[in-house]
Amino acid sequence: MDDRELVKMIGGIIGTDTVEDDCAKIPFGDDYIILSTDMLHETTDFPTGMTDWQIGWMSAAVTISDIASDGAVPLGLLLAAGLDRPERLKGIMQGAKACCDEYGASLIGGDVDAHSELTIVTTGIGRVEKENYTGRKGALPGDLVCIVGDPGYAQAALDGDARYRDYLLIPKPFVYEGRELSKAGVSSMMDVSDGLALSLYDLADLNGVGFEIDSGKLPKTLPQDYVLYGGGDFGLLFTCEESILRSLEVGATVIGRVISDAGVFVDGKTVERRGYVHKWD
Ligand SMILES: Nc1ncnc2c1ncn2[C@@H]1O[C@H](COP(=O)(O)OP(=O)(O)O)[C@@H](O)[C@H]1O
Ligand SMILES: Cc1ncc(C[n+]2csc(CCOP(=O)(O)OP(=O)(O)O)c2C)c(N)n1
Ligand SMILES: [Mg+2]
Ligand SMILES: [Mg+2]
Ligand SMILES: [Mg+2]
Repeated sequence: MDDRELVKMIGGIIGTDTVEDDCAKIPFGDDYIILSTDMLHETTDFPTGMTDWQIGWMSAAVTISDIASDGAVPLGLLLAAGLDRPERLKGIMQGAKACCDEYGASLIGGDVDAHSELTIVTTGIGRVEKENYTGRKGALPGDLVCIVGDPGYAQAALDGDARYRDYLLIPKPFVYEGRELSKAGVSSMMDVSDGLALSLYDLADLNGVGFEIDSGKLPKTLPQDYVLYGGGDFGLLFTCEESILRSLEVGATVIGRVISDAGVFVDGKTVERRGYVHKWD
């Protein structure tokens, strides 16, 4: 059993469309209020040696990244901390505050209690004009498939490559880029927190399409296994018409094209449906 199966079950109770995006959205006049929450645990999410400041930063960044993937502006963040040791909270709050300050969000509340394993829940609120909103749905055959960011570096760092430590420990959500892409009219977008391959499958399945990826366009500085299957990166995966890409002022890499057949392929070969999932035995 993994978290995706559970999310399907949740969809059966609260509505399939409710669980189809990185964030929830509530209509509010001409805008959507955008909401997202994430839970992180020490053993599964905070690599050994990470400082409390970095733990705070990462906890804020993962939620701000979900908000960015809808093209929204992050407004506020709540942080709830289940603490194994109370003295850790100061560094955690300072790191979370630094991340919020960097991306224009206010850290405005939360909760604190005692817990055997350090557990942090961040809940973010954002805002986007309805006309500038981009969800996961909308990819059409013929659209380009593109990424912002460098998938794989966080996983390489987790496996010991010190050159990429900051990608893992201080992830940078693409808030400005998400907003610009969304305003430019890209057809679908999500962040790749669970790895590029799994995110490609999530996006393809949801849109009833497939993706043909060109290996020559994937980043070359890392083995392809890291680029496709590494998790913990917070780049953006999006699809768009070719004309939109030409007008973009955001650094994006075209990696392939949307096709009408289901599946995710690299140079015509099926990609494994594999990435970062939360599992139960
Ligand atoms: N316990 C839950 N109750 C309601 N919705 C949930 C729950 N857990 C996950 N979801 C929804 O399922 C979807 C997928 O969640 P998640 O994997 O956390 O997305 P992401 O990887 O973008 O953060 C989201 O829309 C999220 O709101
Ligand atoms: C021990 C450890 N393994 C992996 C990672 C990389 N990592 C951080 S968050 C994440 C996946 C995303 O976490 P999730 O709770 O699924 O966030 P969501 O996709 O719901 O936003 C990964 C792989 C890490 N930081 N530490
Ligand atoms: Mg997401
Ligand atoms: Mg999330
Ligand atoms: Mg998840």
